[in-house]
Amino acid sequence: MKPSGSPRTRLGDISFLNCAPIRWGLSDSGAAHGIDVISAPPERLAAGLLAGDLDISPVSLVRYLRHADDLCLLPGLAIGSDGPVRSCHLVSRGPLEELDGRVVALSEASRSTALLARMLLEDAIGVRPVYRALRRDALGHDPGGVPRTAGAAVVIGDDALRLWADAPGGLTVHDTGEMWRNWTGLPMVFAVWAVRRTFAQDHPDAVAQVGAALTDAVRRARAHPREVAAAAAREARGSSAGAFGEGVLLDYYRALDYSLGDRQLAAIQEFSERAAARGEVPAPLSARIPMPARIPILGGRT
Ligand SMILES: C=C(O[C@@H]1C=C(C(=O)O)C=C[C@H]1O)C(=O)O
Repeated sequence: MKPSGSPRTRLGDISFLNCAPIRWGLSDSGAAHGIDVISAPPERLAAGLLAGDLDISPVSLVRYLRHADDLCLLPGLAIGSDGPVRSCHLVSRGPLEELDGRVVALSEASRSTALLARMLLEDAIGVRPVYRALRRDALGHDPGGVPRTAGAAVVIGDDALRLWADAPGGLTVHDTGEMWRNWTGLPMVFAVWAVRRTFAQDHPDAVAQVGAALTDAVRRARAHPREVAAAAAREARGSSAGAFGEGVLLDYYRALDYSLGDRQLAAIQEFSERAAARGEVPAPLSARIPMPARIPILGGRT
């Protein structure tokens, strides 16, 4: 445990069902007792981490790439998929090939899926839409979260999972994790756990302890899929995206990949190079994804 008198580590938690397994695993191990866990949507967590209100937090990959000078990557953990992710979608009224000049609404909750969708539309499909920011509260007013004036929209998180589970008529749900895999042969990493670099330097043991607790939480959740799905279903009953059956959640968590191995790091490198070529992130990060030297990767290479 941390020496008495030292401040408790402030750990972000994405308030979507994609992090319900992490919450379940931390509760199962009791490791959260010594940590202050703050739940919020990913963009609010990123702002809190960069402002110094959080010490460690999951953030969108794009947010990490844009602020890699101030952040470290927590080893061994990510939110991604090696194929369909089921909660990061491009939802369209018609064929994606017909979106030239049409409005595509980009969820303000997203940075990674929003940029990935633009890469896919422009570079893989070859259309040039007009992009508009889509506030999350607008989702409820339009079926499937696609504004009436838009030809398509990027939707993530529980709202996107709802679309996968109950695709509304007249809309086509395109899974961006699957599209990226088909395009590049690589997994997609949508979010990573980042540590403020100053915190990692000042408190390496606290970072290692939280890293161990998080990877242990994933291991525990993977060993108890039905308990995790039941707990997530209880969580969802009170959410704006509405209730989900345990079967849907079991399938969802089978698709989600929390690993950050060599394939995921190669995918981050490929995505960051394509993003850098578009001027969306600083130069490729091949030298910038160091594991904090004093924080061992659990159960693997140090
Ligand atoms: C898998 C997901 O990844 C999310 C996608 C993000 C993005 O597009 O920026 C950010 C955080 C993650 O919660 C999800 O939302 O379900």
